[in-house]
Amino acid sequence: MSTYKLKFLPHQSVGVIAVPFSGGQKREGVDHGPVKIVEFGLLDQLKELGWSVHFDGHRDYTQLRPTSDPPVGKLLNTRYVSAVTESVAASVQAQLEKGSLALTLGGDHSVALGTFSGTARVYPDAALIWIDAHADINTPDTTDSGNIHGCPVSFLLGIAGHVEELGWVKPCLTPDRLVYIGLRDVDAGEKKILKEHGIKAFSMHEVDKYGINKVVEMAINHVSPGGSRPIHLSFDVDALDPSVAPSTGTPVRGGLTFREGHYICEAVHETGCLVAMDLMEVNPTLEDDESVFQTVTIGCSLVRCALGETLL
Ligand SMILES: NC(=[NH2+])NCCC[C@H](N)C(=O)O
Ligand SMILES: [Mn+2]
Ligand SMILES: [Mn+2]
Repeated sequence: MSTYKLKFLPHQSVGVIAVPFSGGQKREGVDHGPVKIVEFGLLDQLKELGWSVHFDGHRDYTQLRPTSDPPVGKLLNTRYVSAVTESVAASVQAQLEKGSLALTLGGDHSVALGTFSGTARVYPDAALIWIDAHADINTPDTTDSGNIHGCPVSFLLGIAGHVEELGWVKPCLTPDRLVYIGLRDVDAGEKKILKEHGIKAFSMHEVDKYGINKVVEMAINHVSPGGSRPIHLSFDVDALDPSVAPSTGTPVRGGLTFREGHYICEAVHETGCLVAMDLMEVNPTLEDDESVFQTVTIGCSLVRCALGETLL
């Protein structure tokens, strides 16, 4: 059944890091994502695929919440986000150092500050494939919302400017190692940043124009030509159309279909280069039970596809 072939990893083992955190944005409930995904049986599903699964359990990150966390410029919950993501970076690093693949279940997308930083400590030349309706590349200056889940990429690139409270985040990504798929709700300031830095981005327009297979091929060739770089896949479930993944905090219509989402994960698996994956922004408190079921189910199947499940 399993088609394991991951060339940077010595054995078929995955470390699962659950991050029940919602401080990167204002809607409650996204912190319940990991519990639901694990309850739904993802860990057993991965075992069935032939993976040995290491899971530390659901850590209580609320212990890291500072008593006072006033806005830093426009940024909200800065110290809280900083403490949680610094801890996540260490967890991801530890899994990768053991030779395991690091799978992080969010939580909002600010958590990727931690996940990719952790990946870059072990694989300094890692590529980042960001699947999202949003670019999440606002800087403290360009953000309208003050939500840090809209900013992680600018910090990873080192273009956010200095924010003392997030001082632990070191620039660890370069524009040539970053690629987006699925964009359709990009702020004006973000569009400018993407252009200025020559960042490769395939919006839904390109998905319509070229088809998902061509887009994924171009994306992978851009960041990991010939399978030369390890890949970190950061999947925001809102990249998918709200008709297939409704339970998420910032849904945007006109998104990836069920198959397009899975195709991306299957193709990334086929590279053999995957070392880390994030599944972010599943909010099981939004919409009705059927919507939650759909969203959690699709989250699990995306992860399985990235970890080698095939249709035949
Ligand atoms: N991870 C996400 N869902 N991000 C949504 C970001 C929306 C908007 N661009 C902002 O900066 O607030
Ligand atoms: Mn998003
Ligand atoms: Mn996102």
